[in-house]
Amino acid sequence: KPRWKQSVVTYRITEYTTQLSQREVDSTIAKAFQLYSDVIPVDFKQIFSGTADIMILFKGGDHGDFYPFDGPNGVLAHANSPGPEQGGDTHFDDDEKWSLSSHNINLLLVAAHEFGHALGLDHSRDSSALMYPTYRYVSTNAYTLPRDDRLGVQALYG
Ligand SMILES: CC(C)C[C@H](C(=O)NO)C(=O)N[C@@H](CC(N)=O)C(=O)NCc1cccc(N)c1
Ligand SMILES: [Zn+2]
Repeated sequence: KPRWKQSVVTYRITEYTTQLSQREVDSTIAKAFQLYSDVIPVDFKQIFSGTADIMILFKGGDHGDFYPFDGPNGVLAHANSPGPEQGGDTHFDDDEKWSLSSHNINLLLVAAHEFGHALGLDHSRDSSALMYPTYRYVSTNAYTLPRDDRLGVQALYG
């Protein structure tokens, strides 16, 4: 199973959504990565120029890969598994209504799910898992990785 070999993984947000402030997006993305760096010996560092391991963008429809997005709902985002070039790259469908709350689509939960893929996790059959295929809002106050996801990522990086 592919995984990052280095202990510091860089990321860069090249295109932002207009639905939240850049500060809100940066802090939510950082929080989503922190869920993983809290349980595995990998740190995540945001860079603001050049090529990062994980390139992140918000865009609707066609966005430069072979998997154009599909408008509101349906596919919310996708991420490549670890590796060179497009490995780890994470795309958010900007036709979704992104939020920091329980209304519409909560960015923290979707970002945390996508970064699971970007770290090498597949979907889980455990309905309480973050890596369960379908989105379901849960409170994000003091949110930590559900057990299934923590065990999965620790098996890869522990
Ligand atoms: C075949 C994949 C490209 C589907 C895509 C996905 O799994 N991305 O990681 C996706 O956006 N799936 C939707 C399925 C859906 N519309 O219910 C989803 O909610 N995935 C993200 C997600 C976010 C947070 C929690 C969970 N469990 C799932
Ligand atoms: Zn997924």
